[in-house]
This record gives sequence, structure tokens and C-alpha cells, in this order.
Amino acid sequence: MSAFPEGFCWGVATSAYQIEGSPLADGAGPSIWHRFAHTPGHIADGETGNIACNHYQRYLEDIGLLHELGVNAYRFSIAWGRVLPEGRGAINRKGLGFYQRLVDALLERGISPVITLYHWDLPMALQDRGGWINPDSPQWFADYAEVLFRTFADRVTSWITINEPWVIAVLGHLEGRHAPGWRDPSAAARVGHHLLLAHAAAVASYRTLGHGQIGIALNLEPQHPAYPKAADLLAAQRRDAFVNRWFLDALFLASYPIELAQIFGPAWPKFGAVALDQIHYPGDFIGVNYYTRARVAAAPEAKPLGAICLPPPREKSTAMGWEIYPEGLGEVLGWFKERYGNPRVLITENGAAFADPAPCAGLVLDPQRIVYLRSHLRAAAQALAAGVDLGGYFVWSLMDNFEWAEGYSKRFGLYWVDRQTLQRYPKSSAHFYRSVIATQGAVL
Ligand SMILES: N#[N+]C[C@@H]1[C@@H](O)[C@H](O)[C@@H](O)[C@@H]2O[C@H]12
Repeated sequence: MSAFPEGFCWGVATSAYQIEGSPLADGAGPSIWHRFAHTPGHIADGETGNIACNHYQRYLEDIGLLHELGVNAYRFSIAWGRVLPEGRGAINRKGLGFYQRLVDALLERGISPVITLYHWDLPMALQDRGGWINPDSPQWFADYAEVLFRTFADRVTSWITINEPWVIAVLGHLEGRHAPGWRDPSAAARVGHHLLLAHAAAVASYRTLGHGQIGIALNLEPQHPAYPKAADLLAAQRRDAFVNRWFLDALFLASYPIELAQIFGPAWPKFGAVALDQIHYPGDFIGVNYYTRARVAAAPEAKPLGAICLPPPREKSTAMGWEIYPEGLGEVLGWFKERYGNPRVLITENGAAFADPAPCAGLVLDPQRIVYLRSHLRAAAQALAAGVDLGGYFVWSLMDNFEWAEGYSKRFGLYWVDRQTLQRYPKSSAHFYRSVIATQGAVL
């Protein structure tokens, strides 16, 4: 029996800087990740996105892989700096032309493009104007989005404004582990707010220019007390406000959790009613990027949250050190039905990195990833049966790619990429996912 309805959206996801390579080709302007990756010490294996998977040249081959999988949708991002090298102003027609060819080739194969407008690669020219802390940044983003809405109005009907605003604000501006590498609580709080304003401005623009669906993609992660102790429960609740409700409550409830003012202290701006009303813009769907859960223990010395996350047992961990916890996907999906009015939800990323072996006879055996995907797909099917308005599922990722600060050391793909030749090899999980799509989940 099929676990998913006819018309369910089956896809895979990628992002520009992680797969394209050629970051400066054809007049493209450099991004903050180009600068960050070229700064020694930022990337685990010292690598950059200069080559990545060379998707910029090999995109037709990669569309062939999508066709082989049988997906009906493909989520990818557009590099802002290819389209607007200075981030604003003059359009780079060659850069835009790459994406027009990509979209047309997808449509020819019957694959619906799902375009992410921003997946972390801000043009350096805008960072040199302060980047996302600049109060003009929402308008910069809306103007960039308008160029794409007008270019693709007749062909693309699914858009994601911003990928994981929490990661941009926290890893990029509080912890400094991602570009632009800042460690400034006040900046992180303002960046989070400007990203929400940017999302709202793009949604408003799309309402006048487009006739499809637009949403945002959030990284969501259940926060569970490590032990049945009041202190751990309180620590988990604080971390839930910080990781999950910061953006969920802003988008759906027009309010920030009160814990954020306690966590950020004087660095947390005094947002007024108007500012909060301006971010109350969930869009037409919510994208959920789900990977794992956190087991939280109280740690008063661990400022500012007073909490730490305990590592999972090795036998339940992925290569990223994240716990394999499919129940958490069902929990996250349930939040939307229980708390936020049951909006349309897309699982815009779900997947895992494992220490995949090299190809043998053209195939990579990755049984762990099959177990991971099967268990999470089952959780998604159960949520759907329980009444969650789930419209689609995207595996992260199509192929092994540049895993940000981890470089190429972590492999998330359904296709294995030889780092010397860039040859793509199917993993057994690709064949598994193909069978799931072909049977609408009956094989699960
Ligand atoms: N780490 N990890 C894998 C994956 C990353 O490669 C994506 O770019 C992000 O959207 C999200 O963090 C998830």
C-alpha cells in the first residue's frame, strides 16, 4: 500500500556554493563563502568551493542523475553573486543565463525546479557594506528576488527565500564557524531579524509577480532533557526557544520567545509591535530541514544558554556525530499541527553523512544511509497519516559536495563523487530512494 499520495513531491536538494564550482566564472562576483573558505584555518581539510562538483559545467549530466532517480522536483539555490556581481544594480546576463539553461533543462525532463534564493553565499560587495546587519539588507534581498521572480515567472512556481536563517545568524555571526565568521551577539540578533524582514519583503514581492508557492526553510531540532532532572528540562526548554522557536514563533505568532532576551541580554534589541508585525510572514509553506535531535544537560557555566548537548552513543551516530533519531522528525512535524495552524509543510532537507566506502564495480554500498532514510520516511508517512499537511520530501543531498566548514570530508550524497575525477557513482541508497519514489513509499 502506498504510504504517500499521488502527486507527492519527491526531490533531492543541493546548493550553489556546495556543488557548482567556478565561483568567479562569466563575470560572477565573489561571495562571503569564497572569502571565508580561502582564509586559512576555516575549513577542516583546507578546501574551497573553487571546484566543488563542477556542476557549473556538468549540470546536464547531473540532471540525468535526477531523471535516473525518478524525482519530480529538484531543490537548488541560485548564487546571488552570479546574477548581481555587486549584489545590487547591474544584472550579469551570463550568470543568469546559466540558471535559465538549468531551469529549462529540468522542465524538459519533467522535473519541477524548487529554487532557494539564498543559501548562505552573500555577495562580498554587500558584506563590505555590513552584510545582513545593514538595515538596507532586506531591500537588497527583495530587489535581487524580484530579478529572479521576473526572469522565471512563467516557469518556476516553487520558491524558498532563505535557507536556515538560524545557522546564518548563529554559526555566521555569533559562533563564527561559518561565513562571515563574526562573534557578536548583537549582530546575530539583528541579522536574525533582518533575515525575517528580507523573507517578508520577498514574499510580498512574489504576491505581485508570481502565481506559485513561496516559503522559508528552517533547521529544526527537538531539544530533550538528557536526564529526568528539572535543571535539564529547563535547559532543554531554553535551547528549544533558541534553536527552534526563535524563528517559528516569529513567523507564525509574530513574537520572539521571551527566553531570547534572557539569553542575549542587553544585546537583544527592543523590538516593537510594528517590527514584530512585519516578520509575521510564514508564506505558503514551511520548509523543514531535519537531521537529528539534541540531548540537553544543564551547565550553568556554559554561557549564555547554561546548557550543553551530550554526544550520542557512537552506534547511533552519523559521521557528523549527530544522533540517528527518526522519531524527532515526527515530533517536529507534529509541532505544525499542534501549535502553528497546520500549514503546508515540505521536508526540504533530510539525510546523513556516513563513512561511505569507495565504489566497487561502479556502485557504493551504503546500507546505513538506507536504514536512515527508510526510518525517517516512515516517520514522515506516520505524520502524514496523523493529519500533518506534508506535501514533499527532499533528500540532502543529490551528491557528495562541499560540506561548508567540513570541506569534502563529510559525504551526504546519494551519489558518490570521486574527488580526483569528479566522476559520480550511485550509492545503493540512490537505488533505494528510486524504489521509494516509484512505489509512492509502498516499499518502506
Ligand atoms: N551539515 N550539514 C548538511 C546540510 C548542509 O550541507 C546544508 O547546506 C544545510 O542547508 C543544512 O545543514 C544541512
